[in-house]
Amino acid sequence: MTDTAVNEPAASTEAVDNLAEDVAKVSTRDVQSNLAPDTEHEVEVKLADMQADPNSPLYSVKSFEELNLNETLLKGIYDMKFTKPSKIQERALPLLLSEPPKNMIGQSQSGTGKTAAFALTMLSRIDTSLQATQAICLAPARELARQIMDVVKEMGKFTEATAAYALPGESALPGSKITAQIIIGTPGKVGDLIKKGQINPSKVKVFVLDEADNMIDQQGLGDQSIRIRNMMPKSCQIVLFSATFLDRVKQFATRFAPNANQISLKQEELSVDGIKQFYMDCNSEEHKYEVLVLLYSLLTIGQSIIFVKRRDTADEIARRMTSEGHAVISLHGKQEPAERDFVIDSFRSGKSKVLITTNVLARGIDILQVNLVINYDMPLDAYNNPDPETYLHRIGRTGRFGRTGVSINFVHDKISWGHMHAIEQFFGRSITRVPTDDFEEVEAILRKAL
Ligand SMILES: Nc1ncnc2c1ncn2[C@@H]1O[C@H](COP(=O)(O)OP(=O)(O)OP(=O)(O)O)[C@@H](O)[C@H]1O
Repeated sequence: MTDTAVNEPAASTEAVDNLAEDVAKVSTRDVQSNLAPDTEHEVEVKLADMQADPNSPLYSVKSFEELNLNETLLKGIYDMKFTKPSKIQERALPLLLSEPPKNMIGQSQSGTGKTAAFALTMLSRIDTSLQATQAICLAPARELARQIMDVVKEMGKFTEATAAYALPGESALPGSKITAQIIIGTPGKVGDLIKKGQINPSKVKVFVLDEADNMIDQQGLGDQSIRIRNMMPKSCQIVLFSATFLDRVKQFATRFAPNANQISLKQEELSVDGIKQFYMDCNSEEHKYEVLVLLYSLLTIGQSIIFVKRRDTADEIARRMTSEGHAVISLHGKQEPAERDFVIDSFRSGKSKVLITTNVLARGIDILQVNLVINYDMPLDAYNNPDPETYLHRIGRTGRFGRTGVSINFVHDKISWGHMHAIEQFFGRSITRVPTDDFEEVEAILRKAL
């Protein structure tokens, strides 16, 4: 695979200064515990069991050979150590690749391999002898677009396909044309480059929206995505994927992608079994912070993501924890692109163990070592109502592809407890209380869950 137009931005050195090297030794008790993730071997054994269990979203009766993929792509898949397709891959790929092309609305739980399904569709449909844009993929955040690019490059590494980003801070020079066969970007930048004539959509055969419910929802990135969709050729195949499609959004999706093949989940199928859900009952906002620091002081956690509502809270917690000697970093939409890239790369490589972020990273980010997600603030929608979809996506940053993971919600008053309870009822899954004053018990509970 040729990646002519792909520039990896340089890391920001300022951000390096903010990284504390050592975890503080502020342990007040003797319970320094290790909740590091499973070994690769254990995961592989469990994965084989799950892929043979008809009730698992990873189950498949087919092999990749039976999915109508070309040889070079099969080589790429096996090189990534994928042995069998997941359920969504097995069901969606034959529909996505059939002739004549048909639109697709595909739903499958978090971490079950949707990216491979649409990446293989783009790589299969493009004509590598034609240097013109033939597939466009939109994602809601630059970190997700970069991750999708990595998958496309990995899967397509034995092909001649070309791919380029359309992201703020790293696209082609003003006025120059982007002719890569696959373009991956955020809606704002893709729309802008089409408008300026730098991307020519006239030969696009596949238009993919990852996290599609968020991308087409009027409360999300809807307007921009609709504008771009209207610039695509009429014959273009529209592919929408997400772990969640609210009824209201689903109706709109069927208009956005008319006559689509649809793969849907029932409400009770949305939760991932491997993710164990807990909550900690704190007394106040300040007590939440104290409990958070105790958690990280007393337990050694593999890698974790802490979700907060506001960007300034992310920075403030990162600043306070760093000053107390904890190695944490924060990422949010107010940061410059280069800093965001540096932070996510540092977390992805395992150099940083704790990432504090906002909903900007709630969806799609796939870092297998993450075994704990903390909802420091419960997820709320634009009207300050509990947001079950975002909750599901946030906790789905752990428990990827058959792995185990833990999520802990911090509640501190009647309102936040009510928000959590509403989410609990929405999914019909109980969220278990863990104490805030007995970390030996917390350790035992989390160890059992992992
Ligand atoms: N067939 C497979 N065999 C083994 N691993 C796989 C397979 N398909 C995907 N994976 C791995 O599973 C992980 C999750 O995949 P992916 O990120 O595509 O999930 P997703 O369904 O898009 O999740 P989300 O809803 O959170 O976006 C990735 O690390 C990916 O490499």
